[in-house]
Amino acid sequence: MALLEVSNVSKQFGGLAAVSNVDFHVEEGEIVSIIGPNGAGKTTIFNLLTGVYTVTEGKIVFNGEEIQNKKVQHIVNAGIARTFQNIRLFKNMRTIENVMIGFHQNTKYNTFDLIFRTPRFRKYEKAAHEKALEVLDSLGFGKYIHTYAGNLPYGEQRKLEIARAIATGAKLLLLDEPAAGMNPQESAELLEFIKGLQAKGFTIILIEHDMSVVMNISDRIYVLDHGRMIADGLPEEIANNQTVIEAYLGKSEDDADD
Ligand SMILES: Nc1ncnc2c1ncn2[C@@H]1O[C@H](COP(=O)(O)OP(=O)(O)OP(=O)(O)O)[C@@H](O)[C@H]1O
Repeated sequence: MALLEVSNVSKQFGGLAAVSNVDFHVEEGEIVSIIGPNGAGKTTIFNLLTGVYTVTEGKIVFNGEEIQNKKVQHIVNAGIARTFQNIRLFKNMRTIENVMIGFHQNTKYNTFDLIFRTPRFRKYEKAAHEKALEVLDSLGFGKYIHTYAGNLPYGEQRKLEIARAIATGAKLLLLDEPAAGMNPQESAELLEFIKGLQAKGFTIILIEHDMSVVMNISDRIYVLDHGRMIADGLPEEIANNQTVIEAYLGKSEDDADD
């Protein structure tokens, strides 16, 4: 059984069908990209997978469990974490503190423990610190551990967001345009970084406009256009798919009406 199985999922916003009858699956250990022109419905799919939006119709099964319309925290606990198109780090906090926040998503102390810094809180804090160090070390952040997130080079900030997602304990990572705003060297480094995550056993779904990243990293690609899945296949198949090329180049007004 696939790690993630999305069946006949639709999302309607009033009269707008942002996503229509979409089917796709992701096997454990794969890097799968979802591409498509602006407004195709890619981010909406991430929002459906992470419980930010409820589905209008359809089923999402992760690790054998139906997760459509479950709460965000339930889905994090189940093992799905994401990053966002715009960087959402705590820039006035250090690298390690940003990652510790990822661990705190799963901690079990309450507000009382937090305010009075009870032994239970201190125990969790210590464990989170140790685990954050482990994650950062394994991802090559060694020299940046105590750097303020806002002072990190841009490419490292993007990677730190991914590290924080990993810290939630996720096995499926949803990366929303991680290469946005990167120069070619930063994109190339990110590509290696993401391949390294795959080698560590993570499963990854990528939304990305940078085709050099998509074509070099993806095991398989799905293509969305106007909320519908119009193609799927290996990178070389997608690069030569006429329907995909047309969707990207845009049709003339006359064609678009039919
Ligand atoms: N909360 C919402 N309310 C109403 N419409 C929405 C909402 N979220 C998304 N949409 C609409 O759904 C459609 C798909 O948007 P979505 O952001 O998923 O596209 P996308 O493929 O991620 O685009 P981009 O590549 O530009 O980020 C768009 O027409 C968008 O305006």
